Amino acid sequence: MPAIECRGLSKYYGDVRGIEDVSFAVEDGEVFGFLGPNGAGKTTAIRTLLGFLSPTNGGATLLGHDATDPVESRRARERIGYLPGDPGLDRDRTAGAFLDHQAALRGESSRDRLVERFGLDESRRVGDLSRGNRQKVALVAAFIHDPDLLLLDEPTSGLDPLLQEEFASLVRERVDDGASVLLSSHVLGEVAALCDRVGVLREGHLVAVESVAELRSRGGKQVRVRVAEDVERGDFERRGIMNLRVGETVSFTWTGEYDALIDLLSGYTVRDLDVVDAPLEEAFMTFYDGDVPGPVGGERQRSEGTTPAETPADSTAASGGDTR
Ligand SMILES: Nc1ncnc2c1ncn2[C@@H]1O[C@H](COP(=O)(O)OP(=O)(O)OP(=O)(O)O)[C@@H](O)[C@H]1O
Repeated sequence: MPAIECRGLSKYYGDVRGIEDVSFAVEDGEVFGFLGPNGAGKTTAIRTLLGFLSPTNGGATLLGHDATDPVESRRARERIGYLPGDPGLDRDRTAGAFLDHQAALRGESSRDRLVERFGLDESRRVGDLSRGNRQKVALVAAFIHDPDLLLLDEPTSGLDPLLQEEFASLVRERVDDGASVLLSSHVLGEVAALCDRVGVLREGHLVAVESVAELRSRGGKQVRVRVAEDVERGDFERRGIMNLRVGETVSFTWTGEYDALIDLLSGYTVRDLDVVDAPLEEAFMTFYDGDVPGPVGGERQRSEGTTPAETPADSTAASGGDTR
């Protein structure tokens, strides 16, 4: 049984499309990443799966429970850890009081361990914490009861690189213990480092589901190189190179193998070299240019003009204030 099975899920906010006809599965023990630029529908998908938003169409199961049934959904959430994109913690409460509340709902088998690991001072008022420290509180809350499934919306936003590493280790440990994870990000590198497979969202549609290896080769690397020799544009115009700019430095997006790049540069005296993941936006423009492709793995189910019945869950979502 997959940890998450999502079938033709659509969520419209009135006439505004959040997600449309999204179908995918997160297998048991898998780390699945939702990748997409701002407004692509990542948060909408996660909140609809969790039952905080009522779907316009389609359905989903979480840990075998029907996500569209309020009772079933609540039962599933007892075994789920959720990190909201905007945790919206009550600033007047202490971190400890917030964790007490979470613990009362779901248990706290890992609380002490996590508080120590993240160096959290539970006596501090949430409002007095830095953004990164508030994110730590929210992370501890998500993992506090050793959940079987984690839904994490932009989990590393606000965390410094050391804490990002700590977070990545935490995810891997949970997965080693049998948990499954769905996380969202707009940072290609982060998703590539943590996830087994990635679902690419664009304008509310799931336009691709790929292994990280496939995605990596699509996204490419952004290369900036300064060489001692004079460079002609034609020297670099070849297969695997895009967005070429030739000036004092040569920059381009490289979508080939590293060996071929090294071969190419070995003809020069390299003074400076910078190779980083191509920005996601660029990868999108390059690979998903033009019309939005059809949905992955599902049939269109929404009839035009359908508008959702807004529920109390929707108003909670709009406030962004829940921390379940
Ligand atoms: N409460 C809401 N009311 C109306 N429209 C909304 C609401 N929440 C989201 N949307 C719209 O739904 C679409 C998807 O937004 P969503 O927040 O799910 O994207 P996202 O990928 O999570 O973006 P981000 O990375 O900025 O958080 C956007 O067009 C957004 O404007």
